[in-house]
Amino acid sequence: TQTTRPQRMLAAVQKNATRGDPRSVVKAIDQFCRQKEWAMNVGDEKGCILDSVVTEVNPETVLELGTYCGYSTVRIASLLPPQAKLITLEFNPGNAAIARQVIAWAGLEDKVELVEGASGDFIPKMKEMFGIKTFDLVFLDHWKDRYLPDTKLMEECGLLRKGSILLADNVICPGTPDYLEYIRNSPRYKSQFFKSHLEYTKVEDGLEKSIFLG
Ligand SMILES: Cc1cc(-c2n[nH]c(CCNC(=O)c3cc(-c4ccc(F)cc4)cc(O)c3O)n2)ccn1
Ligand SMILES: [Mg+2]
Repeated sequence: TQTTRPQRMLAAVQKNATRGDPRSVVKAIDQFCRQKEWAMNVGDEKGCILDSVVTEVNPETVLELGTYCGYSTVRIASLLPPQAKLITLEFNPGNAAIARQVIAWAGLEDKVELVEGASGDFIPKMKEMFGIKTFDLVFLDHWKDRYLPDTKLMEECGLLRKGSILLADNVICPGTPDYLEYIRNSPRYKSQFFKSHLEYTKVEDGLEKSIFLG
């Protein structure tokens, strides 16, 4: 029976990447997506911007919305300090199952909590489920029409503190116009746009980095 694209991506990781070597996992996925099949990982161009923000913030607590196959989860987790925690939400159970194996292949399972379900249901439960007070960094990479409502939800749940960083993927393609409008005009955020391209293509895209001012 027919395999799924995430299953074929995992096979490429298990064939071409070294267990316990996150960089080789990232390289194997990028090669698969360039040479074989496009997939919605953040990719290497935007991934380098992501890496630089993670390194600059050096977060103890990270929330990733939208795991997919775990590509950005591996990029982020590989840069975290020893006791740091990354919580990542994936809606699709099939993708979550693949992501768990990709994260394990990279040897990063101790730093990552993967939760299956919808952001709107789990954001209000973060404190009680994981004992998290606030997030130092949030990577928004989930359903594009959820970026704005979930940002407002995180504010309401007190999950952001003065200095928390929001980094949003795909603000140009597929696009998150209502989120951009809100975050760029709100006095509670200071935002910066990083121009880039849609993963593995020449299509314009970019990341929006926003600091919560409290
Ligand atoms: C509600 C909720 C949702 C989630 C959740 N889990 N997994 C995701 C993945 C969402 N990601 C995307 O849809 C996405 C799409 C494209 C794209 C596609 C087709 C094109 F033609 C061009 C670009 C490119 C990207 O970079 C993307 O990130 N969301 C998790 C929790 N709660
Ligand atoms: Mg994305």
